[in-house]
Amino acid sequence: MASFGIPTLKNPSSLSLSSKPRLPSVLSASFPNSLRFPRSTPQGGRRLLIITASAASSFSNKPTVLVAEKLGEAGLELLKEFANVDCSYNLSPEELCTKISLCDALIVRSGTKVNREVFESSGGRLKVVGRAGVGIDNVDLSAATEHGCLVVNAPTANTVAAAEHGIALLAAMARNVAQADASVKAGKWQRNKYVGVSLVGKTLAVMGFGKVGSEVARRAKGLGMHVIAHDPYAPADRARAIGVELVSFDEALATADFISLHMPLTPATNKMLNDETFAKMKKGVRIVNVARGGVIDEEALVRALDDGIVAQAALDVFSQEPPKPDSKLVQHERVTVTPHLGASTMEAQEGVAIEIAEAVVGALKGELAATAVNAPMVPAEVLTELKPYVELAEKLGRLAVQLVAGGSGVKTVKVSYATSRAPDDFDSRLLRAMITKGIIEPISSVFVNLVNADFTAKQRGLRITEERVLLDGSPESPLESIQVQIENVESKFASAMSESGEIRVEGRVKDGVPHLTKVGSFEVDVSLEGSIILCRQVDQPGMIGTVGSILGEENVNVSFMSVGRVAPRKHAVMAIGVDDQPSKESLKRIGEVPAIEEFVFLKL
Ligand SMILES: NC(=O)C1=CN([C@@H]2O[C@H](COP(=O)(O)OP(=O)(O)OC[C@H]3O[C@@H](n4cnc5c(N)ncnc54)[C@H](O)[C@@H]3O)[C@@H](O)[C@H]2O)C=CC1
Ligand SMILES: O=C(O)C(=O)COP(=O)(O)O
Repeated sequence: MASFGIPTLKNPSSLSLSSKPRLPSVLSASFPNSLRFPRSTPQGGRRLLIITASAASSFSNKPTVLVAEKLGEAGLELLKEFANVDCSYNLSPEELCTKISLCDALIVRSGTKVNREVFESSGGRLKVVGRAGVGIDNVDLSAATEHGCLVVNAPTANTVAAAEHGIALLAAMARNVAQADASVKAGKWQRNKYVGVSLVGKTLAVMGFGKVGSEVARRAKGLGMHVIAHDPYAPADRARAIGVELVSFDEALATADFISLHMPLTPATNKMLNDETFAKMKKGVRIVNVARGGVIDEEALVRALDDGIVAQAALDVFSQEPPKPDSKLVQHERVTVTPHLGASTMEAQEGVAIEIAEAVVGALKGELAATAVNAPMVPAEVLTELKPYVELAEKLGRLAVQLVAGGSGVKTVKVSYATSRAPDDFDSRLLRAMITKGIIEPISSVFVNLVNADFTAKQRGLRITEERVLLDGSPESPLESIQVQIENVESKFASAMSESGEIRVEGRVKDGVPHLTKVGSFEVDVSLEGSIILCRQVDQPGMIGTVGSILGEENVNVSFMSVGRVAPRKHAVMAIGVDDQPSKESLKRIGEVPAIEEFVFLKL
């Protein structure tokens, strides 16, 4: 397994000196406008996410990306700039499981089942699965989440291709193009047999009014069709904007001459067209499916075709792909089939390849990045705004846990967010995930990211409660400060305890940089970069110089110093930011300075 050489503290009781390498830390997360999440899709799927980590710059080896299905050249080129790329197509499930333990990322299309076994076989190395397309029904999202693996897809680049294929099938079906073509090639000339039906003036029900569905609707309107749509989650104004009426499921079935399916395959949509629902359809309805085969009960469709309820069907997708060659459905005379070609245009495949390569590389690099399916969405415009708060949250968690005395179990963490943003404009999931990461990673070998943060915290019995402190003033920045308190523990740095007996650290973002602003009841101000030495001392002149010169002798660069005191000439807490780790000897000498009552070295 590749080692990326990122030092992480293993055990808070030996904070200053022990370190261990760890895998690239990929943290995925999400935030919508002004820290609020939009509603999830029924898949629980969501789009843009924040990925933070500092792994890539420290890669000692390139990460390895396994590309298990054909990917456009432009995407491969992008991947190769950053990673070792192993293009191994047509792997058996066993071969995939064997290879996966050597891979940091896996890229697939719809033809590869990325099931629990794949995640289990990865031995924790697999950090990102990239689905070069939309549907992620071939990826076990729960298993991915439990294994801390981010799943990203390429949700936009093949939308138009899929919509165009839907329209192609609609027209081809209505005019018997495929059947007539086969007939002419067989030497026949059956002009009467292949009389079709017209599209103009007919009612098309678009089931699933998302990206593809709405593009199909737009095009069908251009063909003069009357378009209605059923989608329990689609906003009515989007439908209105393109002149489409949203209707109930039953109304769509009862009124449509043509039905085009564009919903994802989920437990709720599985076999949603079945004997019962076919019975509600207008006799002679025609059905197009470029979504997923599983949304139709295929045996029921054969019955509906034979009973004359369904006049024709045009199918790009099947519950089992490829379908059995002798499948009654595939062989049915009134059924037109294509081998899952919806996304297969030159243009879409280049676009998808670039989209997925960027998402996977972004995730592996640990940058604020693109798309995730097993994490909620963050609109791009809020990513920049949030980045320093995300860092602040993780670092406060990291600091707080390092202040816990060995032997104290960390069970309850209380987080307060001071903000002047309205309650419905504030969602803390990303920050909570970062704090969880900061708390858990230094004290365990578990790798935490947004995807598995709540799950991991729960598994470890860590309870994180949150409160929001509403401030007056204009909500220009998302947050004024974050306070992290660890309850019912002792601290190795007694001054970090608040009056009410918790370890307390507080920070805020200043000029885009996270700062530590409070430790226990002492105000400090030190930028959260590098590492920090906290000293409690008798407040007297010369202390900064004394400690500074010990560090200077060892050439440890001091980036920041700040002294917070309770009252002049009483106790003060000095926070010193250092770029490098001081030696044991220097730390010992700092501890021996007579006015210094206690000190701790904390790694960020
Ligand atoms: N044949 C092919 O090659 C391709 C197939 N697809 C498939 O097309 C489907 C749609 O893709 P996109 O439009 O990009 O996804 P999308 O997520 O933009 O749209 C899906 C829509 O379905 C709706 N929906 C969910 N449950 C529903 C239900 N029970 N009834 C009605 N609507 C429901 C959602 O609210 C959403 O608006 C997916 O299954 C995708 O895998 C997409 C691209 C290519
Ligand atoms: O993007 C999708 O959902 C698709 O169905 C396209 O699948 P493919 O990448 O062509 O195997």
